[in-house]
Amino acid sequence: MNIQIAPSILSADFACLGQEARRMELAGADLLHIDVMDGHFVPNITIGAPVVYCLRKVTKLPFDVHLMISEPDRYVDAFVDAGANMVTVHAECPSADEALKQLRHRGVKCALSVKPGTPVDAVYPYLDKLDMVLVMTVEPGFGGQSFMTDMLPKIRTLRQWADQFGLPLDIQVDGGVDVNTAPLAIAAGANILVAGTAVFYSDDPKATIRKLRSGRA
Ligand SMILES: O=C(CO)[C@@H](O)[C@H](O)COP(=O)(O)O
Ligand SMILES: [Fe+2]
Repeated sequence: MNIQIAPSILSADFACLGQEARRMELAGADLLHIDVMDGHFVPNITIGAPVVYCLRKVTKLPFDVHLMISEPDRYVDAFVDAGANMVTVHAECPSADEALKQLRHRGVKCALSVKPGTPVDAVYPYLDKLDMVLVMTVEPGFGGQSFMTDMLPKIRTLRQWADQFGLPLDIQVDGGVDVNTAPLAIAAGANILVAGTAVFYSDDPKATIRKLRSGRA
């Protein structure tokens, strides 16, 4: 399976985000994961569409926007206009369905995410309409937390459903991914790994990205 690595800019130096994005591009990242938090869906606040718009000018990396906001339907257009290539909304949000419809209408890749406490069954009705499912392996809100291995069965179930129905579904894992936990996620069936701390704080991000992609500890 082709494994893609998406460094999460939540762990970047926000004083020089443009340089940080370029640093990840040069290190061989496949995507740039952009965590958007509203202080309501999660207890943290990060960035909005204007920052995405500015970043779009400095890197060619596809933007993988992870919306941790309570009303994603209100902001989908702004993030697509700003340059998002794929957008993830949370299954726990009442307007997730509407946001997915808007994303499909705009022609960008769309994904649903489940928090650790949300059963993976929540995404089942949407499977054939999704490009990706994001399995959170930490409680969303902050970087630098430990990978929850009890989320691995969700990844296995998703891969089994994708195989069973012949769906070209990407399975992304986010939270606590490092060189030790990446092989577990890949073995379970994940093919896109988000990594914040592990890549941004690495002395050699290029080597770390290569190692994460290899699936070997
Ligand atoms: O969405 C989130 C956190 O809510 C993530 O994307 C984190 O930013 C990942 O950071 P690490 O756990 O890899 O440090
Ligand atoms: Fe994220």
